Amino acid sequence: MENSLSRVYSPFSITHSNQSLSKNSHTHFIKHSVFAENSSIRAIKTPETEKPSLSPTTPLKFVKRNRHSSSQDSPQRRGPSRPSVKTHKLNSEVSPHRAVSAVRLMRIEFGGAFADLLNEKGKGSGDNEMGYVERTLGFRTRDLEDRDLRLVTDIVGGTIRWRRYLDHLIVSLCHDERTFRGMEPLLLQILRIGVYEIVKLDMPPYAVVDENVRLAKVALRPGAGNMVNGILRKLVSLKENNSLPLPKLEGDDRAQARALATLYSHPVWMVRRWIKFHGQEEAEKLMTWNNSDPSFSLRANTSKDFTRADLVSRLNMLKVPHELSPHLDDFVRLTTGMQIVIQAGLLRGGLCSVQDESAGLVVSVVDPQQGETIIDCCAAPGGKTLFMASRLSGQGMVSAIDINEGRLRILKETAKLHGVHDVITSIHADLRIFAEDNPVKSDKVLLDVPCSGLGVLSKICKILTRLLLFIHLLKRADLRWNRRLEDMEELKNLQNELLDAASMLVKPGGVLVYSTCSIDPEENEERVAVFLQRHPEFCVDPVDRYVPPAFVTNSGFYFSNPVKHSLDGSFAARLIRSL
Ligand SMILES: C[S@@+](CC[C@H](N)C(=O)[O-])C[C@H]1O[C@@H](n2cnc3c(N)ncnc32)[C@H](O)[C@@H]1O
Repeated sequence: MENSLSRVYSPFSITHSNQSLSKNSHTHFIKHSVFAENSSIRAIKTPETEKPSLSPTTPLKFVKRNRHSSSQDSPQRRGPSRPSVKTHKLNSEVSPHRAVSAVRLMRIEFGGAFADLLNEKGKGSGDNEMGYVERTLGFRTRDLEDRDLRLVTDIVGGTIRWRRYLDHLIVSLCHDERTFRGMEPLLLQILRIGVYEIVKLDMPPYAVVDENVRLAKVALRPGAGNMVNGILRKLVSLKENNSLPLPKLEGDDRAQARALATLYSHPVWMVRRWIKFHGQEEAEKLMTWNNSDPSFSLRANTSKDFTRADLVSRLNMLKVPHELSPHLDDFVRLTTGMQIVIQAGLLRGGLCSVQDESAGLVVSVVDPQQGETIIDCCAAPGGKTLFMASRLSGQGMVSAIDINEGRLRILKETAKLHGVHDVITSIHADLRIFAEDNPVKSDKVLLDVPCSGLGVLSKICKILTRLLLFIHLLKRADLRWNRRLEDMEELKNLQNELLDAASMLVKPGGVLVYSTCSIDPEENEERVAVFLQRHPEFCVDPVDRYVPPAFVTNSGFYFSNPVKHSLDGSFAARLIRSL
């Protein structure tokens, strides 16, 4: 049944194989979101200035029961093990990837963001997600195919990244700001998707209008569809006349920063900070990088006797385009084809892992040698621990400390998968307490601190496990909206405390490496400078012996700049303890 009802869809030519559904059967599926009816829940505000009134923990409950479903077949009652697909009728009138995208966007904005991203296909473990989509929209969509899944990834990532820009256009096209502010969350997500598809993906505009109108009508109500129709049609006409209502770069510094923040879709505080530290031109380049599609690197796991040459031949067999990293012997770069790599089981088999070269270069700064004892102070989920362990070739020990038990469990499981568990001891502890209580001294200590992540706004790779290990990539496009200026002060205090604690674990003559995935000088050079004032027993060991010259700063630190090196931003200082 599913196949016969599923549609052929391509983003550039939209065709329906089942246009013959009657009007009645269409209205049959129309659902009302509780947001449409509950005027007390008015959630959407523009990013950064105001938060949605739904708290991240507010359970999402969007739909009235379908009149054809009884309380007995509620997905919640049935539990996760029973397929949710029998609950509602399949609705084949809406494009499934748009329906799923809209629901994922809701979850990301209102919480539970990533639980449903942990599946490869929107089926299997994705029963969760499809059940959730169904409960939210009130109808079933067919399971996602690979092509749909790629579209969902593109649409969700792009719509989040461009949220401020998209919202600016939507507000400008609404009758007034109140209309925008009073909009139901699901309606807003559908509009964002439509605007993104028209303005940023340059998809055939009238097909996009049609599809999103249909989704709004079916998922919400006919009036919502009319609103989508009005706004998107106005947008199409403005775009065709090259007169999109975008802000101009004029006025004082604040006004210009606000305009840039909208044009490049970043929070205003970030734009102002980058202009202050790097100048406007560099800030614009940085934001362009953040908005670009992330590329990925793979590290061949030599601990399993799987060399980069082996990896290259597997990628050739799989026809995945790649190039060798010029900086690191075990690394290969991919621009596309990650899905193929995942499906081929290379990650699941522990033959390689996803790791940005910027993280690999931090390990180069540590320079692990056989027989050494190394403490990785903030180790989980373990990207650097694993790479350091593989460098020990079975001789030596890495103690992996982390405060987060779940992430540490991932590290342990991945270490087994990668065949390096014999040289890793994992320790669940707060580093600050551990260092006070354990007078251990190590040859080398890596402190990869929690940080703003301002170097990885184009992506963050997370390694996650479920049952047997699966490795998934999550493009954390939403990170920019979740960071606040106030976080920076808290983070800097934590970084100071962790540095003090980590320094206690270094033996005389030993090495302390402080690293971040941030490009912010206050988290990088400034933290090191104030640490050295507090700890005159440490001095800087310039990193020019460990990384290529292009990555060495004037002060002898390692720094990867997304704009200059086309890698994620990261920083490392190598400090030697004299006594
Ligand atoms: C940037 S992440 C580390 C990434 C890791 N080094 C890697 O390469 O996969 C920072 C880690 O610090 C941990 N952390 C935060 N506060 C901590 C503390 N007080 N003690 C130990 N670990 C802490 C977090 O749980 C998080 O896993």
